[in-house]
Amino acid sequence: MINIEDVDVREVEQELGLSFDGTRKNILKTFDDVQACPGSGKTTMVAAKLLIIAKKWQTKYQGVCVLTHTNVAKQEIIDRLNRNADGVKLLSYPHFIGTIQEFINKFLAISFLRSNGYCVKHIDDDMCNVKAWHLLSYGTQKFLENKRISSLQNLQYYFNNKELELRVPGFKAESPSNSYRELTEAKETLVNDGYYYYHEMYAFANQSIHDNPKILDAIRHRFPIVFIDEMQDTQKFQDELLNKIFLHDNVKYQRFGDPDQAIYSDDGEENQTYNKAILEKIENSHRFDNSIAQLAKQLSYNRINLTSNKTNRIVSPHTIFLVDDNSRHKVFTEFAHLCEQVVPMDCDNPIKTVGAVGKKKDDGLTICNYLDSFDKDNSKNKFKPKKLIHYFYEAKRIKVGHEAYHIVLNGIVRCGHMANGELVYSDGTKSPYSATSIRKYLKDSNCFIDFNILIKKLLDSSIDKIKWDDAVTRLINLADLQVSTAIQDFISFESNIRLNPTANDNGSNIVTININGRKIENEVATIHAVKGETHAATLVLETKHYEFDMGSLIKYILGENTTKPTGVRKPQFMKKLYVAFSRPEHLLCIAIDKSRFPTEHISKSNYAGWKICDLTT
Ligand SMILES: Nc1ncnc2c1ncn2[C@@H]1O[C@H](COP(=O)(O)OP(=O)(O)OP(=O)(O)O)[C@@H](O)[C@H]1O
Repeated sequence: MINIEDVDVREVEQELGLSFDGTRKNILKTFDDVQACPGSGKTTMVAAKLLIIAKKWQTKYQGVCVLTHTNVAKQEIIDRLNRNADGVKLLSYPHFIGTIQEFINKFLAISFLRSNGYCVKHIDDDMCNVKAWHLLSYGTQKFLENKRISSLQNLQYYFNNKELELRVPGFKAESPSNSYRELTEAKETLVNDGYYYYHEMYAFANQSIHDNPKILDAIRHRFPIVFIDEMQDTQKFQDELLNKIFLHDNVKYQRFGDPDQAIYSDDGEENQTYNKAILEKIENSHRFDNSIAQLAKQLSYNRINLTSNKTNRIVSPHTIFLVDDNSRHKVFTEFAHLCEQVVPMDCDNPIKTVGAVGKKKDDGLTICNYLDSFDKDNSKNKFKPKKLIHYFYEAKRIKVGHEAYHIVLNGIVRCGHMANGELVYSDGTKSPYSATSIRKYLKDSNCFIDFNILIKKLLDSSIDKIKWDDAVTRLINLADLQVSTAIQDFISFESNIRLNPTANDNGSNIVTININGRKIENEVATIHAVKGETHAATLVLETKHYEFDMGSLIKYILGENTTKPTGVRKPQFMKKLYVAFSRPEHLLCIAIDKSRFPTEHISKSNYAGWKICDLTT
C-alpha cells in the first residue's frame, strides 16, 4: 500500500508552486475525513495527493477511485491531473474519476441490468419523462393532470425490503384501472427500450449487492484508495450505498467537503455520516483576505471562524447596493466601475454575478429581474437551451469552427433523444443518437457534405423564420428524424433578440461594460452553477424562494445576529449565500432591495465592513 512521506509532500509543493501548512500536510499523509472552509484548498489537496499517488502507483489491475458530486468538479480534477505527466496516468484504467452517479451506474447498476437481460441505452430523467408521457392516452394524461401530476419523474423502481418496487404516480397501491395499466406498460416500454431514471440506478445497485454480496469484495479489491470531493452535497441514499461499498478495512476512504456549503440536498435528505460529524475544521482560506473572510463568516451555518492569512487591502471596497424595481438594472454598471478599480489587470479569474433563483417568475424576484435576458440553461457549465435554434445562436457567438460545429451537433443529438429516435445504418444496424453516431450515419448515407453545408449556411448568415423553417426540416431529415409532436416546439423558430437595455449582452448571460477603456466582462449565473469556483469579483443578487433570501438574513449579513438559524428556509438561504459570498478573491458586492434594508443604516456610507451605496436615488 502507498505511504505518503514528507519528502513526497515537498516534491509536490515544488511542482505546484505552493506550500502546505502542518494541518494540510497531515491531510496529505493520512486518510481521515476532512471538513474545511471555502477556498481552503480541498480540491487542490485532492489533486496534490493524486499526483503523489500517481508517481508511486505500481499495481496494474488495481486503481484509485475519485468521486465527485458534479461533472464540473470532476472536470476540475481531470484538468489538474492533465497538466502533469504523472497525473495523466490516473486518467485511464485501472483508475476511475467520475461522478458518484457514473460510478454506481458503471460498477453496479448497468452490469446488474445487463446480466438480467435488459439493455441500457439512456440514463436521463428528461428523456424518460418525455418518452413515457407520449405513451399515455389522453385519458391517463388528464387523470394525472387532475391529480396535479404533470411529470412521470416518480415512475421509478425503488429498493425496498430487499426487493425492487415500482412506484406508479397517481396510485398508492396496485389498481385494476386503465390508467394504472397504461403507466406500468409505459414503464415496461422504457425498460425494454433501455431508458432509465438516474435515481433508480441506485435501486438496481442495491439489488445487485443484495443478490451478489461478493461484488463488494471485487470493487474493494479494484479500488483500495477512494476519495470523495464535495462530500457535503452527497445525499443520504448515496452516502448509505457508498458506505456499504467503501467503509471497510481494505479500503482507504477519504472524504473532503464543507458542511456549511451543502446546497444540493433541497429535494432529498442530506447525508448523515459526514455533514453531521463533528470534525476539527480548517478555517483559514487561501482564496480571499480577511476583509472578505469577515463578511462571508457571518453566513457560516456552523458559525466557523473564517479567516485568511492574506494581507488586507487598505480600504475595503466591498459594497451593498440598495436597489428597487426601477434601479435594479443599474447594479451591473456600478459593479463594473468597482471591478475596474479593484480587480488587477492580470487576474485570470472571472468576474461573476450570481443569484439563487434563475428561472423567471411573474410574482417573484429572480436573476431575470436584474438582467431580463438571463437564461439559466444558457450557462457555460450547463448549456441546455429550450430550442434547437439557440444552439445555432450560441455557435455563431463563439465563432471557433470546430467548437461551434460541436454545439450544433449536440443540439441535433438532443433532438434525436427527444424524438426517441434511433439511427438506422444502411446495413440495418441501429444506434442511439450521439455526436459520433450521427457523423457515422451521415457518412454512411452520403449526406455528410449536405449536412455540413446546411449548417455552415445557417451559421454564416442571419436567421429569419422563413430561412429557419426551411432549413430545420431538411436538417432533421438528413439526421434521420421527422417533425413530430415530441420535437415540434424544440425545433420551432425563436428570434435572438435580447431585451436588457442596460447591458451589452452577447446572448450568453455575459454582461460586458466598458469602463475607462477596460472591458469588464461579467458572467451571470446561478449560485449552484458556481460552486467550487474562484472569482476575481462576485456580485450577489437578492432573490426570492417563498421568502427573500437576503432580506430574511440581513441581520446576519450585517453581523447583528450571530446565532445559528433554525427552521427550514433560513439555513438553506444561509448555505447558498455563503457559497456565493466566498467565491471572490478581490471584491464582494451584494444587491438588496432598499425596503428590506434596516432604515437606520440607509444613510450611512460604511457599516459592518461594507460600503453602502443607494442606487434608488
Ligand atoms: N496551499 C495553498 N497555497 C496557496 N494557495 C492555495 C493553496 N491551496 C489552494 N490555493 C488556492 O486557493 C484557491 C482555492 O483553492 P481550492 O479551489 O482548492 O479550494 P476549495 O477548498 O476546494 O474551495 P471551495 O470550498 O470553494 O470549493 C485557489 O485559487 C488555489 O489555487
